[in-house]
Amino acid sequence: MELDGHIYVWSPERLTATYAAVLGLLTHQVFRRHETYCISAHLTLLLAPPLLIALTVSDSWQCIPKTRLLVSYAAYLSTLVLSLVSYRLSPLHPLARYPGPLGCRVSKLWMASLSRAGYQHVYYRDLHKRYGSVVRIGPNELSIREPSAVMALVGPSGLPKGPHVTGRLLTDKDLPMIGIEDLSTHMTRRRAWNRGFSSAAIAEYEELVGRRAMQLVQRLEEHQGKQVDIERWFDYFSYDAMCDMTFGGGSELLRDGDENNVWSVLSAGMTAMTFFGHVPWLGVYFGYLPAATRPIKSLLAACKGLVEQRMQQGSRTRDLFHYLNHEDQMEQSPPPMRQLVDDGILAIVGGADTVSGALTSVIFCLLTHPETYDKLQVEVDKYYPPGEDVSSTRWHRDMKYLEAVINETLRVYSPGLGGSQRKVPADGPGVTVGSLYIPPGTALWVHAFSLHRDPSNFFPFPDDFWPERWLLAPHSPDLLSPEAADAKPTNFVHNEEAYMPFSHGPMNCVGKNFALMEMRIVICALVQRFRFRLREDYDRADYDRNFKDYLIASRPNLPVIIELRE
Ligand code: HEM
Repeated sequence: MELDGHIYVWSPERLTATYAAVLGLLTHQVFRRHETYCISAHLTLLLAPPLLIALTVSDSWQCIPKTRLLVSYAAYLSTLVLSLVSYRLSPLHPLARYPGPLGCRVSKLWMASLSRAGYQHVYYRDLHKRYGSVVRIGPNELSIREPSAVMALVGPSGLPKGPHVTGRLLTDKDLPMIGIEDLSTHMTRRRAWNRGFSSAAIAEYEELVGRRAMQLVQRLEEHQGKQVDIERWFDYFSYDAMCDMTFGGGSELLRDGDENNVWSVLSAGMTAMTFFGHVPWLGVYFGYLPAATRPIKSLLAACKGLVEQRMQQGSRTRDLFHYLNHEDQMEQSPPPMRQLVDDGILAIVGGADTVSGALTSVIFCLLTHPETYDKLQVEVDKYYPPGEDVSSTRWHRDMKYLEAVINETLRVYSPGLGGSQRKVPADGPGVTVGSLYIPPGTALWVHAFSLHRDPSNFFPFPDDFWPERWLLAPHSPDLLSPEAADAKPTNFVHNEEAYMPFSHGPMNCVGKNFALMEMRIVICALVQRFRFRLREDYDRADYDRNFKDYLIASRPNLPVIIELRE
């Protein structure tokens, strides 16, 4: 280089640093355009270019000076990171118009580490309070609290699923249905599930749920006058019921207790995997470590045992497996074993954890709202007086107060706090919903907890349990006495567009109607037989403190005293 008549020759280190920086910028463009979970592609892009530069600049390929190698890697990696961060913070980024905290805009690792404490639902809600209905919660991710956008994003022609399940399960292969991002593959897989949860199929599951509910009642009767952790009993009930419904049996936690620690494996997995749900690529890397996948492998092995047993023994009833294995469609060949195992786990985990949590929250809400408890008791006594068979669902349709109690519990303490993750495909057009434009490649959460607790959707008492709001709702005025209807607050708001405990559309919770049936049967059975009390010194704030978001909400400890009703 010539300057003021002098010739300057760049030192090899300087030359190395410049080339490395330029390659760092180029590599950022490659990462930006091509998403991949391929670890060898990532490693090659991260490690090979600086080495090549150091080699090229050196005189001898046999001996590269250590400092040059160091300079090359330092310049390459720091330019790559700097370019990545400045782009994410710059007005050129497609999500630049959406506000959000700096940490979220820079890296998903920010939310990943925050999520470990279990309060990301509260964090997102606070962000919405601060920034509005659309918040940037990751470099390429939004949280949405806009009721009018719910149907467009997750409804009948909504977006495909997002990638968080890939991270949670530490693999991008053999995903259960809930994690399948490709729309048509998801739809194909969902057909068997839809048959397994048709009204006719659910009617056949009624009897087995009723039997398990009665077994739960009998086990609790043994603890009359004593204190129990009711959430543990719901864990046992829901796991046994899901195994019955999915495989025609295979679990006896209500009878034997949790000797194999099924529930601690499930809960530990949920907590640990929340981190990786935010950074799927890191989850996939982590999945290569044998120790990391041990809990998932033990679940797979247990479920494989159930599948094999079910295949050998068949089933006296039409269980969910009957449909998942295409036994109802003889012309279709059965799916591969791995798919049956993956979907079997999905049924048991997705069905047991959620229902157990929802039942625990119902009991907590009733015990902290004695007037509601009394009203529900009156309704249960009317339809299911002592001696009336609670496993029959014939009166459920008429039990409007029970429906209001369940709806309200699922509003305030929704087991799926985060709602649904979806993603605008990177290789297609962006999506416009009203004034909201979502660019290609953006992942998003339609955030149930924020929608459910927003005073502009549910008022008064948006944070409190108040089942009456469902009776005051415009579509059910005839359910209330004239005096009660007169008591309706003038500023009453009830926006069911914002209510989504089971999500919506063709990828919503396929087990919704089964879950509601299960909950109704158990609540009627318990209210008919028992009067529960909270332990005297129980601090009810503990419930909110321990109601944590690990995709499915954790179930706080709920110590109750059991009394038999005369
Ligand atoms: C109160 C209980 C339950 C709640 C609140 C709940 C909630 C949810 C939510 C929010 C989703 C995500 C849907 C989406 O991505 O849009 C989901 C998916 C799913 N749920 Fe549930 N669920 C419950 C019970 C059950 C039960 C009993 C089953 C029975 C097997 C079940 C099976 C599933 C399955 C298979 C999916 C994946 C659906 C798909 O990807 O197409 N759930 N659930």
